[in-house]
Amino acid sequence: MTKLPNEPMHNPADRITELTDLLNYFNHRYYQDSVSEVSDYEFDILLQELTDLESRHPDLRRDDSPTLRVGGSITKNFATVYHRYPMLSLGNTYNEQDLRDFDERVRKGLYGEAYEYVCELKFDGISLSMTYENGVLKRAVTRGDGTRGDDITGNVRTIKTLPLKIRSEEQGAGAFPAVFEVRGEGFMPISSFEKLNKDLEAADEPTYANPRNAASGAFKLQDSAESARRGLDCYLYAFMSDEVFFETHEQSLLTLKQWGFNVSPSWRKCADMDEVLAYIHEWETKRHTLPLATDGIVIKINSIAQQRELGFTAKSPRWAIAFKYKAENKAGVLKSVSYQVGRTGALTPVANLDNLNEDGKGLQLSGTRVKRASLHNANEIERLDLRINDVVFVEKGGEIIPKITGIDAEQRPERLTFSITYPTRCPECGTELVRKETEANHYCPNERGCPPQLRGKVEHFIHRKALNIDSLGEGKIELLFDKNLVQTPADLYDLTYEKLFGLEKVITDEETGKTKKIGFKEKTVENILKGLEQSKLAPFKQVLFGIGIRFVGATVAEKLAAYFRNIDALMAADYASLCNVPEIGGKIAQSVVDYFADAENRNYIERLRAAGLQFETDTIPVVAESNALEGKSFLYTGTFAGMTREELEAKIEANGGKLLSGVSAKLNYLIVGEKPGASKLDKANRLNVKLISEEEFLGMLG
Ligand SMILES: NC(=O)c1ccc[n+]([C@@H]2O[C@H](COP(=O)([O-])OP(=O)(O)OC[C@H]3O[C@@H](n4cnc5c(N)ncnc54)[C@H](O)[C@@H]3O)[C@@H](O)[C@H]2O)c1
Ligand SMILES: [Zn+2]
Repeated sequence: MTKLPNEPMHNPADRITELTDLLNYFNHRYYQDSVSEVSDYEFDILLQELTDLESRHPDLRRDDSPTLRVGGSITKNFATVYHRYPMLSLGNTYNEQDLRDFDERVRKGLYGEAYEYVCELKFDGISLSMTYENGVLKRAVTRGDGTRGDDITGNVRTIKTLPLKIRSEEQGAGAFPAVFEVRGEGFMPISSFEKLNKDLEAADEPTYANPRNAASGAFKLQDSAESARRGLDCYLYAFMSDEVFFETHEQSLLTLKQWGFNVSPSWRKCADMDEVLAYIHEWETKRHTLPLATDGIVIKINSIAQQRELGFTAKSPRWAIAFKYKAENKAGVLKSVSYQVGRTGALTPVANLDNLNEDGKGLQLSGTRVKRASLHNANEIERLDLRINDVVFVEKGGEIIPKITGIDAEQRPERLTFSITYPTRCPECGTELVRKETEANHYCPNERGCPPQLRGKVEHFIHRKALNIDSLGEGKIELLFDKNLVQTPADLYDLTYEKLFGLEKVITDEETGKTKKIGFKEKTVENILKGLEQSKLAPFKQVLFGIGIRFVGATVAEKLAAYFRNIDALMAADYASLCNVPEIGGKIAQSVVDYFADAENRNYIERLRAAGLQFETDTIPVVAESNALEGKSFLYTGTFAGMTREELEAKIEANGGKLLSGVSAKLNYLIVGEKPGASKLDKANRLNVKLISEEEFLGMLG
C-alpha cells in the first residue's frame, strides 16, 4: 500500500479505493487502538486528496468514504449511548487562504448580515459529551461514530475539575435548564503524559507517542481507579439544550465558567478574519507554554442564530473551521553525537544540535530551545546518512520529542563533514559493547559494574509496580550512589538513620543548567526508612518484578508468581516447566533460567529474603478435591454470596478446572455473581459462552 499523496495514478477509481481503505485503516488505528501510524498532517493531506477526487468523480465515492463520516466508532467494552445531538468533526486547514475562503462562504451564507467570530485553542485529546440533569452529572459519552458513543461516565467522573454538581443559583450562578449537555475535550496534561510514559517504560510496557493517544487510551480503560491515576483533565467548549438558552457562543462560555466548569481562558472574540489571523499568529508559539498539547485553533461563528442558519454538512458544521499548525521544521547543525546508557545497558545516540549561526544557543523550535534530539540507534544514523557538521532538518510536532527528519544534501559539498564513528566501548564504564543480530541497539554487557545500569536497577526496584518506595526518587538514589552507600537494591535494607542523616548534594540539570540542593534531614530520613519498612509488605509478584529479570515485566511477574507461588519453586524450574506456564514463551523462560543459574543473583535473592521481603504468593493453597471440572474453562464476574473470589478461584483449580484471564472463544463458563461487569457479560453473550450462577457452579462439583 502506498502512502504517497502525489503519486501519479492513471485511474481515479483505483486511487479512490486505495485512499478510502487506507484512511479507514488509519482511523481504526487512531480511534480504536490509540495509535498514529502517520502524522496528522500526512493524514489530512491524504483526506484532502480523496475529497478533491470525489468532488471530481462523485459517482466513484464509496458509501464508507471517510469524507462522509466522523472517523471514530463505538467499542464493545462500554454501554452504547445514542447522542441526543450528533457529535461531528470539524473541517480543517493548514493555510490562511482557506480561512479567507471560509469567511467568504460564511458571508454569502448569511446574505450580508454582520457577524463575529470566537476563536479558541484546539485542545488535543478526545471529545466528550456530558449530560446534566437538575445540575447533576448523569452521563459522559465519547464521540464514537458521531451518532452513538461509549458510556465512560466512571472514568470521566475521576476528572477533578469537572463538577459532579454545578453551582446553584444561591451560590451566585444563574439558572440552568433541567436537562443540558456540555461538550469538551478530555486531555492528559503534558506532565501526566511524561510521568505515565516513564512509568510504562520502567514496567517494560509500550509507551504512547503523544498526549492525545495517551488520553484516548486512559479514557477507555476498564478500571476507573487506573484511569484516575493517569491525571486526566477536561476543558469545556460547548453547550446544548433543546430550547435556545444562549444567544451567543461567548455567553455560553462565560456562563459555563460561572456554573463551575473548566473553561480555558484562552478564547477571544474577533470582529473579522484579520483579527482571527492575529490570534492565530499570537498563539503559534505561545501555545507551547501551556501545560497541555494543542494542535491548532477553532474558529466559530458567535451568534447561535447564525450558526443555525449556516447549518451542517454530513460531517461537520458550516459555521466553524479548525486551523491546524504544521509541525515546525528548522535547519540546524549537527555538532556532535553523544551516547547515553540506559537501565538495560542499551546505548542511545543523541544528536547535539545548534542553530545555523552556531552560537551555542541551540534551535528555537515551537517555543522551546532544542539542543538535542534522539537518534534511537545506529540504523537511524545510517538511514539519515548523517555526518558531523551536516545541516539537518529538525522537527518538533505532536510527538513532543524533537527529531531529525533529514539532511540538507545541497549544503554538504560546501561543508567540512565527518563520518560518525559508532563507539565500540561503553562511554560510562569502558566495557566492549555487544550487538545481537536481531536487535537494533548496542548494549553494554557490564550489568554489575556500569554505573547507569546499577542506578537504573535501583530506580526500577522502587517503581510503583515493584516495591513502591515513593520516598526515594532519582535524585536521592544518585546521592546514595555517590556516597557509596548503595550499589544494588539489597543495600537499601542496610541503610540506617545514622548513615543517612545529614547527607547532601548539589544536582545540576544538564538541560537548563539550574542547580538544586538535596539534603537528608530528619523528616526525609524517617520517610525513607518508613518506605523501606513498608516495602517488606509488597506482594511476591511485585518483588519478582522489582528484582529486574530481563523480559519479566509487571504482567509476566504476576503470571509467574501466581503459577509458582514462591521463589524456591521458580528458581528450581527448568526451561520446559517455565514454558508450561500459560502465556510464557521461550524467550522469557530462557531469561529466567539464565538469571537463576548465576550464583551472584541467587546470593542477591537471599539478601533480599533475609531483609524480610515477600517471596511467596499468599493465597489459599490449592488442595486437589476432584477432577469434576477437568477440561473445562471458567471465568467469573461480580461478587458471590457464599465465597470470596480467592475461594472461588481455589475451588476451580482444586477440581481440575482452568481459570482464564478474560472472555474469549476458548471460555466454556462465565460464573455470574452480584453486580457483574457489563462488558464481560456482553462479550460472553456475543461469543455464546454459557452463563452460570454460583449455585450451578457448585452443582457441577457433584
Ligand atoms: N495520525 C493518524 O493516523 C490519524 C488518524 C485519524 C485521524 N487523525 C487526525 O484526526 C483528525 C480527525 O479527527 P476529528 O474528526 O476529531 O477532527 P479534529 O480533531 O481535527 O477536530 C474536531 C475535534 O476537535 C476537538 N476540539 C478541540 N478543541 C476544540 C474546541 N475548542 N472547540 C471545538 N472542538 C474542539 C473536538 O474533540 C472535536 O471533536 C484528522 O484530521 C487527523 O488530523 C489522525
Ligand atoms: Zn557500561
